[in-house]
Amino acid sequence: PVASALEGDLVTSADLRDSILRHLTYDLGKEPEMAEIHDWRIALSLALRERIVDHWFASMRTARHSGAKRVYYLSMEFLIGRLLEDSMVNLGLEEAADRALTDLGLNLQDILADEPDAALGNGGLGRLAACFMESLATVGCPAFGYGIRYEHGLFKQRFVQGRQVEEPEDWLQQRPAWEFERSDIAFKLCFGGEVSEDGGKAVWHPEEAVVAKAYDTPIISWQGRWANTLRLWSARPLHGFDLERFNRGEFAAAAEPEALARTISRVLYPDDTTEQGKELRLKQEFFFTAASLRDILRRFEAEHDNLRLLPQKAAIQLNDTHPAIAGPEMVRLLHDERGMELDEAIVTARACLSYTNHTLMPEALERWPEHLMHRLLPRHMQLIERIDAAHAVKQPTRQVSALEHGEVKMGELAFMMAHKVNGVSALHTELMKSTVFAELHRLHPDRIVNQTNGVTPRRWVLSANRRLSALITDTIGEGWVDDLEQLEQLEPYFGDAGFLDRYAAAKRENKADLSNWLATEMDLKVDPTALFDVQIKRIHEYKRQHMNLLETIALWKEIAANPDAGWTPRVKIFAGKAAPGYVFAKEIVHLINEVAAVINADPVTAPYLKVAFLPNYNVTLAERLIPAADLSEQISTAGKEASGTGNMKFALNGALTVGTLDGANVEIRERVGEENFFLFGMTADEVIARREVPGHAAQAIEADARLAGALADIGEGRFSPDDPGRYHGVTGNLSHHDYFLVCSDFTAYWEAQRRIDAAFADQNAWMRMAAINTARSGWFSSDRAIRGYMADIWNAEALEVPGPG
Ligand SMILES: CCc1ccc([C@H](C)CC(=O)N[C@@H]2O[C@H](CO)[C@@H](O)[C@H](O)[C@H]2O)cc1
Repeated sequence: PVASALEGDLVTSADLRDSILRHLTYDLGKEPEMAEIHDWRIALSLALRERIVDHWFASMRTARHSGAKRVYYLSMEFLIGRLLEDSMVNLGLEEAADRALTDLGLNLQDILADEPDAALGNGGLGRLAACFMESLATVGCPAFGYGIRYEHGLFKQRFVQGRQVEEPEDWLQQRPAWEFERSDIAFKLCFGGEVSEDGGKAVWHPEEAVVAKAYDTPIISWQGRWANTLRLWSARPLHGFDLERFNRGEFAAAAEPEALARTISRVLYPDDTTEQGKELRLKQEFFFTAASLRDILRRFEAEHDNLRLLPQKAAIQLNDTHPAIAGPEMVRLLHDERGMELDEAIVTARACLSYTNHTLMPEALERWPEHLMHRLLPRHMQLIERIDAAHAVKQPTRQVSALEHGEVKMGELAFMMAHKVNGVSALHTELMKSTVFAELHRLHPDRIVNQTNGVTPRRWVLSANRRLSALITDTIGEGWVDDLEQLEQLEPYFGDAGFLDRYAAAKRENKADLSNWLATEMDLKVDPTALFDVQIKRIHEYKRQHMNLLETIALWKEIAANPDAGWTPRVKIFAGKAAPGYVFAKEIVHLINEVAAVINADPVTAPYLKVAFLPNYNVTLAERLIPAADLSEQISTAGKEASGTGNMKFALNGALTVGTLDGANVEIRERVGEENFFLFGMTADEVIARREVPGHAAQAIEADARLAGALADIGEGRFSPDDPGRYHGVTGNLSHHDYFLVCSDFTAYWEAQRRIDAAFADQNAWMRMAAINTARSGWFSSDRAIRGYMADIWNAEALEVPGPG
């Protein structure tokens, strides 16, 4: 039997096999011969969860006894993906599990493939929260993640004749294996009603109530040293089923309270850049924020009786403005419910709270109509006015207010109620100071700090890229897994051919795997030695998937015109979801699919160019694509991508970046070296200037025949003969408006791509540059980012579970 020892708890594959069988039998009530794949998957998950719980309790106990400060990460989104492989790897039980399943006549890969993604997020913000939870555990920082247990996560994307179609996501269809239902942890939350004055005290008389019930998922660290809790709230009715109504035959009405209450945690809003201002969204934001603050105060008051100690015991991070109602709610809990003076309540709350901004896009900055805030949360609206007034008093000339044009600006409110505000890349943080928060920065010059994003190396290198990880561990040992900057130690080995050969082999085999998968899943035949050029992220104009597509069309035409010109074969891979209400983005999706169909059917260019748009992009698909990529497309209009995190995952996995000086691209290029990065395009300042040039798009089109040609083809319906005018919206926007400067950056982008063609032709040089990207990207670990938050924002210490001795 295969054994693995963690902290002395020897787990043999025989142990695991027995544990799997026990859970199948007694938890799932299934006989082995009757069990389906998903039964075995849940049984294995429960067997692993058993081991996680021991570490979890030990961590909780240690945190409780140490009286240490806890970190609370409040996020509307946690884009977790799958947890089975992650848990196995972090517990070091992969081999044992593989052997146990083989003994049971099962295949580990089939079991892993059966797990649905927990898609409780839209994109970057949600995935960052998931990486941060794993790193908080790995660095041993006592923490809770708080969010919503959506019944339906991010929609499933299907293509029907190339158009995006959304289908409800249903991860809870099967029993979720990792969570524990906490019926004993439930809070009554209120909405609406009015506020009366009673002896100088404000009293809120709400008219509606709902219950928030907790579901806990343990988040295990690397090597199972520590485990934290992800507590997700689910909405329940205060009063359940209305029997009287049922008996009166009003069946639907009888079920209404239940259905109405559950609406709050029913589904994730699929927008990731445009706030819809929907009442239900505000209800969701208050629901999880208020439940979390109640839970935080309950835990604090169980251990302390002096409220003034709260800022030393609780660091509450607001993941963007979505939980920003935490400011007024915390003041209400301290002042209205616990009698603290209002000013002191504001100061105490601010000392606990800190806020991360993830976007400068005006349409993404939440602004709630005052009348809606007043109707839904009348007491909070009063407190927001008090907070704003208190902020104004301290500022001689009243420049900044959280209230404007009858709206509550949640960014300003979060800033006012936070002791630290951070951006997510160096460039983004500077732009926060010079644009959206310029006034507030002038008033509070030391409040804004930078914390450049990071990604967890356990999921994004160790798990996703076994071949590369094995090579790294063989070369420098396993320390890199939780000390990623050790990757630098690889560089001395770049001299010996052996290392670079194995490095190239890992990439080659990953690409072969992906080619086979594309053949079976997409019925698309690609050349596994071609340059795998990958752009995977949410579809958005500022991310400029359409600029990539214009270059693809121009390249196709150039190859068709001169097929024997010694082209570097390319496979263009796209993946990403468009927000259902984002018409332009959905047109880009349709256009990419229609262009792909035409290009892939072209026998002349087939050996040199293939295009694939993979449906239903999610965490699991990213884990499959990133290790096989040669080129990482990070081509956003400079000043628009706050950071990016895909860029970091690609660099760590040895893909070279073609990118603008935007977000964390700037820091990636600084660390890997400008000679190992394909830079192009305008800087953020040049973008601002260029936008002032009248007719900047027409000028650029005039100056570049390839661009003009590609636009003309689209405009004439070359890719939509059934509806030639289908994309006039796209071509019209680009030719006359082009706010994201696709046309003005096109020529530089084209030239960068041709430089890349030439560079890729020299595989040894290319692989060396790729290996340098891996070796010099260790700083982009989310462990480093979390340690930055602990030191600069939370003032929190790491703990260790005391050894068995
Ligand atoms: C209100 C609708 C809404 C929902 C989500 C968001 C997110 C802030 C959008 C988002 O995911 N931003 C991304 O956050 C990443 C993590 O910091 C960054 O790396 C990306 O650059 C940023 O676009 C904005 C607006």
